[in-house]
Amino acid sequence: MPTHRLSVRNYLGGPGLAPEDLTMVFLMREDDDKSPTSMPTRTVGDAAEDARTVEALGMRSVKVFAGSRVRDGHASQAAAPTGLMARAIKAVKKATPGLLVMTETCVCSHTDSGECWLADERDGSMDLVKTTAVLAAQAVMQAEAGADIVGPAAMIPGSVQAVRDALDDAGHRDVAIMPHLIFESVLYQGYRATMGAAPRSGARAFQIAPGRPETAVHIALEMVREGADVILTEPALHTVDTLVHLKDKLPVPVVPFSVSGEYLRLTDLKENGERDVSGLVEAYTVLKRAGADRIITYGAVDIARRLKPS
Ligand SMILES: NCc1[nH]cc(CCC(=O)O)c1CC(=O)O
Ligand SMILES: [Zn+2]
Repeated sequence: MPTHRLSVRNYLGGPGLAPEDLTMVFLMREDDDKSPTSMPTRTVGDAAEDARTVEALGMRSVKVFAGSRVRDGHASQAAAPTGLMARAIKAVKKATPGLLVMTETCVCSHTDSGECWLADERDGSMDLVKTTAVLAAQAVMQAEAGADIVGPAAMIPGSVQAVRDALDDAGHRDVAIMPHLIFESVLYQGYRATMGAAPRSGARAFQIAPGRPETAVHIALEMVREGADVILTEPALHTVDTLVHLKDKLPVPVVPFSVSGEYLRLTDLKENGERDVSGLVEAYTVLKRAGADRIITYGAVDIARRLKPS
């Protein structure tokens, strides 16, 4: 019979969270963009101070998402060296050179369709060659701006390999790749609305159906074969079984991304506008128990503040 005595519980502790387990998410917006959003966003002007806060709280990394104002059928601004993503990466690196900068590499915040792929001009079908070329260029741009780990998120077969080749050709052998392994989910709405990245077709072509976990293992293995250094899984809580399987089968770390819907549903808005993150702390302890190597979350700063004895 396991003990319930407080003295023993206090003595043992458990797989508690530590700040360095957490990666903070930065959703970027332009300085003069005042539109209300359901998810927290920040400007390039905010980025330096926010990055210093992240570092001071004991975290070692941020993951940056950024779209562009001009959106078109070619995602023509996706790899712009003066775009919001490049400016955000530079601002963080300048303020906190030791903070690891990870990015999302995808075109859905750069296309007028909100899709993660570019369409063939003649018939509107997916043009994977063109899409892959843009992803590769985008990854190189992010690396040149100072990103440490890029994150192809369209799940297009061959895109991880294409990104690896492009990075190597551009001399960025040290820049790593953490592709997103994404299940279809209703939990992305807050992100899509905030970033203006809702797919016109209503669906993401390559995301994994929740009923097909074996597909996830297969795709993750392919990603590793193509050059993935780490695998990101999302949504975090809806893929815990996959996390456990992957930890067993993959030679690379696995990092769950706790997405917008998890943040919005598992936190409580307090009267002062802050969010009570105790639900997230509970959830991430589960993830850690299940084998998560790190956890990417919008709540990282608030959680780290709670963890830090003040
Ligand atoms: N484009 C892939 C991508 N990049 C970020 C998210 C969601 C992140 C979140 O909800 O926090 C998604 C999924 C999607 O749009 O289908
Ligand atoms: Zn996308």
